[in-house]
Amino acid sequence: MNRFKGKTVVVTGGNKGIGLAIATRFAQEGANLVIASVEAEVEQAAKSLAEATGAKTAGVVCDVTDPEAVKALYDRAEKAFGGVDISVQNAGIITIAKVEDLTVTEWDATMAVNTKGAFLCCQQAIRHMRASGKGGRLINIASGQARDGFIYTPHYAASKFGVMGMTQSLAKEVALDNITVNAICPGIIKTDMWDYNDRVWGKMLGDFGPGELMASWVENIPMKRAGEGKDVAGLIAFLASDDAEYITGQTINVDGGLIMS
Ligand SMILES: NC(=O)C1=CN([C@@H]2O[C@H](COP(=O)(O)OP(=O)(O)OC[C@H]3O[C@@H](n4cnc5c(N)ncnc54)[C@H](O)[C@@H]3O)[C@@H](O)[C@H]2O)C=CC1
Ligand SMILES: Cc1ncc2c(c1O)C(=O)OC2
Repeated sequence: MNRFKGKTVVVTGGNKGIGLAIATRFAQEGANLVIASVEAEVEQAAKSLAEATGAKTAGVVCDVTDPEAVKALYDRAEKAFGGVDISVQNAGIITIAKVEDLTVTEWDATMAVNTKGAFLCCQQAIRHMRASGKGGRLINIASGQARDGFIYTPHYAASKFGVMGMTQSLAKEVALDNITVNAICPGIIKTDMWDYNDRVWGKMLGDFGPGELMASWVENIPMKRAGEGKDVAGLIAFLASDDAEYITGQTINVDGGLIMS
């Protein structure tokens, strides 16, 4: 399929994990990609993506918690490719802590990246989409934890419930601008974040060796397998496509059946 020929897509956290899988899918379908990350490796990741897919790409170092940096990111997309058609708010962080150990710093950082960061990106994307008059698509990466908070992650669950509420509010405001705003909830997806969690959570919970904690979670998934980036990318591409024109303000799970509400 070549659904996104000539479209420009911004993906935050696009240098690895779920974000890279999303960026790759759009690049394979003809889009121009701007991938952004707080990690300097994003520039090399953009080059590799261009080589692998033949797409035009730009890699931008950007901390999504910084309003000026986010503004510069979207201005860069406009300058490089003439506009922003699709913006995927994917950058996110997670830590785990028992309630009495959770620090204010940890709380604030999680809310800053996952919730405020997603908002700042939506705000700038909307500014460009309104100015162009062409409308666009915003897709926010929430989490199964926007439906059902897991143990030891109250800050993360709050940040992702926040993303869902923000999605609904913005969807109402921009509906007549021909902009849709949706969120998705990945379940357990194999990425670096997953490895990190496996190590840290496994250690913290005591009873698990490497791989065992996640294996125990996977047991709860009706399909009995963790997801992969491409499982998420397929849903994102659909929501960004013409077929999803009449879908807005929704939050959709992609998790092998883990959460059914
Ligand atoms: N891996 C999983 O099982 C699940 C992940 N998610 C969500 O999916 C999204 C992507 O997660 P993964 O690919 O697993 O994580 P990852 O850790 O592999 O990648 C996260 C990306 O976000 C970027 N990032 C972090 N802080 C940033 C900041 N301040 N500014 C700009 N970029 C920043 C990182 O540089 C990296 O590119 C996150 O929002 C996460 O909460 C949701 C449900 C499940
Ligand atoms: C890395 C990781 N592992 C498990 C889960 C998440 C996550 O980000 C999440 O958002 O909900 C469950």
